[in-house]
This record gives sequence, structure tokens and C-alpha cells, in this order.
Amino acid sequence: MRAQHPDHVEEAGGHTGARYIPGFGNHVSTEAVRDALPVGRNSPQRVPFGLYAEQLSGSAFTAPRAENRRSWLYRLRPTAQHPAFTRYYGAPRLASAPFAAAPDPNRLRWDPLPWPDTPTDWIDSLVSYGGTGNVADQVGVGIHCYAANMDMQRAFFSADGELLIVPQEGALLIDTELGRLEVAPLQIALIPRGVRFRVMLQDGRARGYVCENYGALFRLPDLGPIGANGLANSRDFEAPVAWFEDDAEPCTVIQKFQGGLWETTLDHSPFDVVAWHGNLAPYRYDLKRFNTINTVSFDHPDPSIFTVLTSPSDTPGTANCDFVIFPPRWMVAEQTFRPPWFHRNVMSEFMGLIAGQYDAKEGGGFVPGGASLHNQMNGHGPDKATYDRAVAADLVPHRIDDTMAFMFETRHVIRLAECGVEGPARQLDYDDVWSDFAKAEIAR
Ligand SMILES: O=C(O)Cc1cc(O)ccc1O
Ligand SMILES: [Fe+2]
Repeated sequence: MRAQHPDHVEEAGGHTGARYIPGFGNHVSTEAVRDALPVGRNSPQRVPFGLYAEQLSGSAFTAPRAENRRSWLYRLRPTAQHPAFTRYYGAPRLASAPFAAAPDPNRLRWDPLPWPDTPTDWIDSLVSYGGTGNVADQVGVGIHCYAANMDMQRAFFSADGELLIVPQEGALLIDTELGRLEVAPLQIALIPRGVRFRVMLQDGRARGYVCENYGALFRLPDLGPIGANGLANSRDFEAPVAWFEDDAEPCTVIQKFQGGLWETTLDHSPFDVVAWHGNLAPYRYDLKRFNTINTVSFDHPDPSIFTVLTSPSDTPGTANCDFVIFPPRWMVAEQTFRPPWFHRNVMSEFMGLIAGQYDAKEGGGFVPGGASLHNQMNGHGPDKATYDRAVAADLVPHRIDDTMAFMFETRHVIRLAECGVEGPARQLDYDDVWSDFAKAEIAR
């Protein structure tokens, strides 16, 4: 199976055979079998090889052109060919907004999710920490973590939103209907709503974070005065080339639909798309390619300068969700308190740590795989160890290295799922990181 098309560049496949097409939201064409892709029309009377043409919509048909996202898939069998879905009662800790618990204003922090003690695949391992908005209104996000130790032998899709997957430990091979993605820690994957996929664990086990975006599709942020280049560059997002299985083994497909899980069993592989074209695709992106921009004079810029992807809301500049990272960078600000400042934010902040140490929490407690939540208007910022060091520091240029924290920042208050409230990983002493600050004394 080899993708052949003159319109795009394809990198050589690694040991998994995954190959990629660069560019975010580009209109691409890819075929795993020569001449499988119809030319000049989306739905010819007779598709090459008798393949079935199917449109996959990521936006309403009538969405403005700049917002319009869809792809055409050419497959061995129509997706419609499946028995009825029945309720699935696995993945017991996966849930959707709105969550019933009363919104909690407290600052919260969690240790990493423990590894499962029985074989657990990616889908069954998902634990919802919380979410915003309402899945039924296509507003808000679900925030989940996974800690899995078994390859998925089945396929999954969320009808409720696109999935931003942030691996923290263990590389993933994500087989999707549109092709295969290799995604290691410090890379991310973005899987469109409805696209079926399965997650294989390249290192035997894997842990990470998921933002399930019920709202407007993630896109690159506007750059304003930054100019035409910078932050996450479009060309560094990679879509997979077409890849398919011609497999008559039964395959269970699980879908998440309005918060509920449903399953059916196909008598064939759902990964049977031989060719596709369009601008709705899964992507991977290497966070190490982020062009980090920061102050070269004074003061600590707002963290929006580190936005990788944004899902806008109906109010300009006020995101349904921003995905923000805190990558390695030089700190050179003069006469400045360099770490994150104390603040209260109208937006709500869920943070995770992929690697290393976060520059607001030198005192410990926020470790790779862990998480924290600072909801709307609730004060937070550097811990005491960070503060003490920063006010005493000699402000020579200093490189923050070997680190990668991230934030899902949303305009809506993050309500906790049951596992977020009661999960064994919840730290009960988080408030203490701010309890030891001495009162400032006014000299009279
Ligand atoms: O709270 C946090 O640690 C995230 C954060 C970082 C920063 O540099 C400025 C604001 C902000 O919310
Ligand atoms: Fe913050």
C-alpha cells in the first residue's frame, strides 16, 4: 500500500509505516492504492474499484468557507453498514458535561493517575476530571486522563467532540480511518469528531491527558502583530497518508454519543478507507517545534503568548478552550519577577505537566502526569519556594530547560466529574502552597 499523489510531500514511514502530509487544515489528497481517488468529482457514478464515497463533515454544510471543514472518504464498505448500537457499560469513569456536582471554587491538584492493576485499554482507562459547558449544546470541553496498559483491539469514536490527546508517558500508535499517527510524549494528536480510531501502546503502557472539545474546532490562533509566522506553524501539523486494512475479522466499535457509550460489532475492519481528500483530518504536532515567543525587555507576558490551538466561542478573544504550553525557553526579563505572577482570572485553568518542572511550582507537588485546576476568579500563582527564589535571583539570562507544562484554559467554569472530586489522586493539602507568605510590612 503506497500513497501516490503529486500534490503533497510525504515523509518516509518509520517502523510502523506511518507517513504524513504537512500542513494544518490544508486540502490534501491521498490514496493508498494508485488511482483509487476519483478525479474531478467527489461522488462519481462509479468510484474506482467499486469503493464507496462518503462525506465526513466537521462543520455545517453552510459554514463560511474559511470555517468549512470536511473530507471525502473512499472505502471498502459504507460506514452505514453496521448492526444497531447497544449500550456499552465499560469505561465507567468516562463522563460528559454538564456534571452534577456543585461548581467548586477551590484550587485543586492531583497526583498522576495510578496505573491499572488489570489489563485496561485506552478507552476503558479514561477518567473524566471535569468539564465545561454542555455536550448537548456543542459548547465546552470534557477533560480526561488515561493510564492504559493494553492495546485497543477495538475502535472508538466520539460523536461529542474532537479529541486533543496529550501523551505524558509512553508513545502511542493511533490508527485512524484516515491513516496512522505515531504520537510520543511532547507530541499531541488531534482526532476529529466522529473519526474512528484505536490506540496501541508502543511502550507497553501509556498515560496522558485528553481535551474533548464539544465546541468550535481547534485552529491556530490569529497572530496579530506577531506577523505571518510564529508560535505553532501550520506546516508542522501532520496528517496521515491514506492507509487501510482489508480485514474480515469482527471488530467492535464503541461510540460516545451525548455522554453515553454505545457499541456494535462489524464483521470487518472499520479502517477500510483506501483514499481520501479534504481538509478535515487527524493531525499530530510536535510541541518541540513550537516557536516560543516571550519578552526580551521586562514583565511576564500573559500566557496567551504560548497558545498552540484555540477553539473560539461566539465572543471574539474569549475562547471555548485554548491549548497553551509552557515550553523550554530563555528567561531574560530585566527588573522583573520572572515566574508566573499571582493572579485571578476570569477564565478557568486546568493544567497538566508532560515533563520536568513547572516554573510556578518549585516547591514540588505538581509532577509529570499530575494536574491542577484553578477556576474562575480564584487566586493562585507561584508557590513559596518559587517566590523566594525569584525575588532573590540574580537576573542574568537563564534557560528553563527540560520542561513542558500545558493548560486547557476556558471561558466556562470547570465543573468536576465524580472522579475529579473523589479520585484517589486528589491532593487535600494544595492550599498550603500559599499559606506561608509573610505579610508585607509598610515602613513608617
Ligand atoms: O496559573 C498558571 O500557572 C498558568 C499561568 C502562567 C502564566 O505564566 C501566567 C498566567 C497563568 O495563568
Ligand atoms: Fe493561572
